[in-house]
Amino acid sequence: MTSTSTPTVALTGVHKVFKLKKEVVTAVAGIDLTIDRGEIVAFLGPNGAGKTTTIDMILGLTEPTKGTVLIDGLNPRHAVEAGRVSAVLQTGGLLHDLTVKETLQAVASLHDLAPRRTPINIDAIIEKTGLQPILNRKVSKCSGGEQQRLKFALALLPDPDLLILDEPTAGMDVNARREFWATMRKDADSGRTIIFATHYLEEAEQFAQRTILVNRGKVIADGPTDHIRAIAAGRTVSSTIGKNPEQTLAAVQSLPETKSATLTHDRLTVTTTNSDALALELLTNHGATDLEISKPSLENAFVDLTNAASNTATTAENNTTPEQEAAR
Ligand SMILES: Nc1ncnc2c1ncn2[C@@H]1O[C@H](COP(=O)(O)OP(=O)(O)OP(=O)(O)O)[C@@H](O)[C@H]1O
Repeated sequence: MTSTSTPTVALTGVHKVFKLKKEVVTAVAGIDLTIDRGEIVAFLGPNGAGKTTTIDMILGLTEPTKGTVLIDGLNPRHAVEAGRVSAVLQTGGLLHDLTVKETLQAVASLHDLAPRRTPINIDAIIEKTGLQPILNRKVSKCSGGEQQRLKFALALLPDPDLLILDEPTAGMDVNARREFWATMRKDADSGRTIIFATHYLEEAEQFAQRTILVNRGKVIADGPTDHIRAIAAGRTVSSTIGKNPEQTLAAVQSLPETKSATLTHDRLTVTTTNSDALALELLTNHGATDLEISKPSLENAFVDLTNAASNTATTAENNTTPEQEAAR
């Protein structure tokens, strides 16, 4: 990685439309974003949101129907050819009859054909990705987690400035996921720009400084991961209401700070923008016991923001942003 050629990802007015026989699918419906050097960014969105299509355009695997994608001012294909961008993709990419070591050597020799900025240090990459114990194992005998680590090692060979991971831990168990992210973390400190798509929202919380939420081909929120969580839902207050819980539910629902309230048997769960006042009210006037206040998870933020975006989309004269909507 060289400091003089650091990529900035710039998407301007990017659309991608797939024309099928019987329908037209808009996978990306106008995305504008910039990702600066050294940022670690999570790309989150429900199935079909447009994450993979956007990543494919950043990698030059597919062209936008409209708009431009630039990496450090270059066309993505040129950036990939120059070894500035690498990816760990969801599927494919490995030859099952080769061993781990043969795979690394074969791919390294391909990179050696291109003019290089820095010499490839296979040993350092093996060390970083913990592949030493399985170097002589055939790829077909490696677990899913080990194969992903091998793909990660391959992606590091050209020492890219920008690393893109499309759901790199899909299908891994909890331990394999933890190991994968520990390996990633060792690399992230080096100042590489990293963009990853994930369905595991806790991975975004633990690993990304910035989270971009995508829904229906559009960015619906973009900011520091902590901020994304905070704008969504305030705090969740839950407590047991021994006496007249339905009456308490109705009282809580009428409060302006309440975003949502549910009652399961005698357990009341309320999402509110003023948790201290609600806790005081419940303890003082409603005989609440076993009261807990918790921060909203990114999962909650995601659901709220996605709903807010859908509501905004269906209300033509509504001029508020999803973030303003969610903060109400
Ligand atoms: N090659 C293609 N031809 C037609 N439609 C496509 C193609 N690729 C993607 N789509 C459609 O575009 C939309 C966005 O898909 P995309 O794979 O980018 O979403 P995603 O956010 O990555 O979803 P997931 O989390 O399920 O991987 C979907 O409706 C999908 O069916």
